[in-house]
Amino acid sequence: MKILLLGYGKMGKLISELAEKRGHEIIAKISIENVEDLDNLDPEEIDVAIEFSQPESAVSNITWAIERHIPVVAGTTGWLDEWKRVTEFVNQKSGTLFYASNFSIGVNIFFKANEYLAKLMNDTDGYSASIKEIHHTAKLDAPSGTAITTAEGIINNHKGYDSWTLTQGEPVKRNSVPVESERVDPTPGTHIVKYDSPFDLIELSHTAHSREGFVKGAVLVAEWILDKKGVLNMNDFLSFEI
Ligand SMILES: NC(=O)c1ccc[n+]([C@@H]2O[C@H](COP(=O)([O-])OP(=O)(O)OC[C@H]3O[C@@H](n4cnc5c(N)ncnc54)[C@H](O)[C@@H]3O)[C@@H](O)[C@H]2O)c1
Ligand SMILES: O=C(O)C1=N[C@H](C(=O)O)CCC1
Repeated sequence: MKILLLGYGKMGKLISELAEKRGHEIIAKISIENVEDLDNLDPEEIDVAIEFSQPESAVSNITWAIERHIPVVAGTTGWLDEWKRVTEFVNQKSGTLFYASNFSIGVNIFFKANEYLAKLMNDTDGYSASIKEIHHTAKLDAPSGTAITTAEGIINNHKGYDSWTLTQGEPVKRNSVPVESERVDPTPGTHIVKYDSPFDLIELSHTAHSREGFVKGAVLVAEWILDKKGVLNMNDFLSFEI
């Protein structure tokens, strides 16, 4: 498979290593220093683009590839205010976009456990939900994309919540899930869901030991989407039954 890397930072470099180990060819490695190299690429030579760049460049990178009929695996977070516009564009062009806030299989199991826990807590009085995420200090967006997906998992399964609010401890409105972000090096990614009551505390957490889980998931998805169309996510790739 011939891969274009849109973003060649911490994630792009690790994806390049694993993809080459799995026998794939990296056609180009695009970062802020060589964006103009995109003009010299032949789209016919690219099977898939893997996009791990920065919140402000994700949308232009994705639309660049979709315009050229290149399937995109997108991992950059912090651009979801543009979600509707981007996905309408993908569908209009009959393109392929796979987005995941987190490509790690472990986190996607955590997402399912979070949804199940929210359903259980739905009928239980006296507990307040909250989310905390911890990442390295170079992270540009807050809260993390993973924390947003986790909050959506609670909102969609617990009738006591209809929104989330980024907070550093100050109170939020009753129907909103408070989300706290902390930046501590070298944390690759930690997410904690809490349901606290006057009597006890229930906690569900996922701690990434390295970026390897995100990297492996992204490469496996890139191999999987080659013959797929439309806007896809980890629920299409994994089929967990609970
Ligand atoms: N979905 C997931 O599983 C997952 C996992 C880890 C990181 N991420 C996200 O992926 C993104 C990248 O993470 P990272 O740790 O590699 O960041 P990083 O800062 O190490 O790398 C970002 C790279 O993007 C490049 N870049 C900037 N503008 C660009 C442009 N216009 N076109 C192409 N490249 C450009 C930079 O030069 C840099 O090399 C972040 O948004 C992060 O939140 C997602
Ligand atoms: O390192 C990052 O940045 C990460 N970003 C994703 C997020 O925002 O959830 C996934 C975890 C690592």
